[in-house]
Amino acid sequence: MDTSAIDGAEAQVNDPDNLWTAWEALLQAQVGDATWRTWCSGLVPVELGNATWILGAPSSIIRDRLEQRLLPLFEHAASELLDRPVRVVLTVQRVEPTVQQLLDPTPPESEAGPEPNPSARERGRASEPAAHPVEPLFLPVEPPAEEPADDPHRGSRRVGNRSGEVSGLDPRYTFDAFVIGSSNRFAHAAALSVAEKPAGSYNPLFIHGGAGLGKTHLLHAIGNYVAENFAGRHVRYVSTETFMNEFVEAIRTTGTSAFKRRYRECDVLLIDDVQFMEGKEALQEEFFHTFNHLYGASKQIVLTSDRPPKSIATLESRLRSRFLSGLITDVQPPDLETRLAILQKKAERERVHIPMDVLEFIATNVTDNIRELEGALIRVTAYGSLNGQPITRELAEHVLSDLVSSRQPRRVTPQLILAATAESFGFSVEELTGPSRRRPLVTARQISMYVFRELTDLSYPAIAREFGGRDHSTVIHAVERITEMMKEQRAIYEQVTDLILRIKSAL
Ligand SMILES: Nc1ncnc2c1ncn2[C@@H]1O[C@H](COP(=O)(O)OP(=O)(O)OP(=O)(O)O)[C@@H](O)[C@H]1O
Repeated sequence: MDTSAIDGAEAQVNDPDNLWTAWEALLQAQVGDATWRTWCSGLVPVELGNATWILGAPSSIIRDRLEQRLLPLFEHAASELLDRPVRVVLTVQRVEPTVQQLLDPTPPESEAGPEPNPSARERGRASEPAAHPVEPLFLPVEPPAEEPADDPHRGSRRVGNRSGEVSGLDPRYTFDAFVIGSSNRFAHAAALSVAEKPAGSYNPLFIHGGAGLGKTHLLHAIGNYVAENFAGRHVRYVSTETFMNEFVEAIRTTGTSAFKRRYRECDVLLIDDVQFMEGKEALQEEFFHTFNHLYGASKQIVLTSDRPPKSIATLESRLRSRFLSGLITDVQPPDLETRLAILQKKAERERVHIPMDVLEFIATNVTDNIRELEGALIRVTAYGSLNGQPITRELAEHVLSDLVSSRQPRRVTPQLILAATAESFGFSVEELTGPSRRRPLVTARQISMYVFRELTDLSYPAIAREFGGRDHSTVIHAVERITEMMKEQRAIYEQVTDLILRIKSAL
């Protein structure tokens, strides 16, 4: 391989910044400018370990494409530069804009996350022909086979430039990634129908059900489908808590007209956890007007809640009757077959082989929350990969002994998690929830956020509030980062599992 394009940076490639610069130059020379700009220009370095280098891709679509086509090249270049075998792991690094950024676009808060890379910003300008041109590795992105028949925006699709039109969506939560079973079949069908024909079938659509059963997933799936298939439509996902925070912030600062405009120009408004409106009159009043405006303009509204509208106490009757006017559907805990299918799908996506008896063991012992089901699978695969052990039923029994033995109802409180984290890591609760970004403290805080996600039903914004009112994108980033690190770093895996055991044994 010709490494002359690297300009002698090899000498210090073990420094992550130098490695990144040298690697970028090498890759760009190998794949050519067009492929680089289209597929690689959004990559950022996340973490360099001994045998692994984690890179962040801007979306799951790009990550999947890169994994399919370029990963060997990535690994070969990194191994060559570092002079040791290196596995490249691609994660999705997505940072949702904060309220402040919506009002004043400054760089996002990304606690201990990847720094924006200056050379990455410059990349778009590189225009020299590739030193070693190669055949294009990718076909152009194909538009979906068929535009929805009644799409008035047909033909006006603007691929790749949807900024300002789509907000808050998690690209991982799609209909493809959603496993259908008897517990959610009707909710799935209703959601798909709404996505295929926004404001044309059920409006509003109201999905309710217990924690971790896929309501948020379905909301995002609707949004992703509309964003993908109806160019130019304004799609906004927001939790009720964020909606309220933005409203309060608007009242406190610039006034509510920008806030109102932002919500009233939506074609599809997806609003999560509306039970949070309970008892909040001013919020209900504002939402009532937003709702009426959108509904009157034939815009689609989808709502979720942990209970049906009639059980949301102190919901103003006019708002309740709005919610009741469309279609109400629920999601139930999945049956064994669906739990198994969810685990299988998750394992396939992660490209790990898990024997059926292990999946059965997990599916039999985690019954009523799909988030916990996923958490159990992550712990088992992380343990196997760290110890280089095959994933067997014995291993799963060992790793999940806390799950199997603890049959008591969950009483894990935020205070308990924070106190246990503080004790485990030798920080105070004030430090954990405070503003400092010292590295060991940040890691402890991120582990704690991961454990909140696994052991409680709290939403991302609610977890963020426990940590001194941070933005919820900080929690999303922390959960993704710790999930990945558990697979790579024994110390992190052990810290997470010790903390979970410590919390459960305190119950
Ligand atoms: N049918 C399904 N197929 C695949 N994954 C699922 C399914 N249902 C839920 N999940 C996954 O389970 C996790 C929890 O789901 P989600 O966050 O949508 O639950 P929720 O009902 O909104 O819970 P909460 O009310 O606690 O926010 C997510 O990672 C989601 O992708």
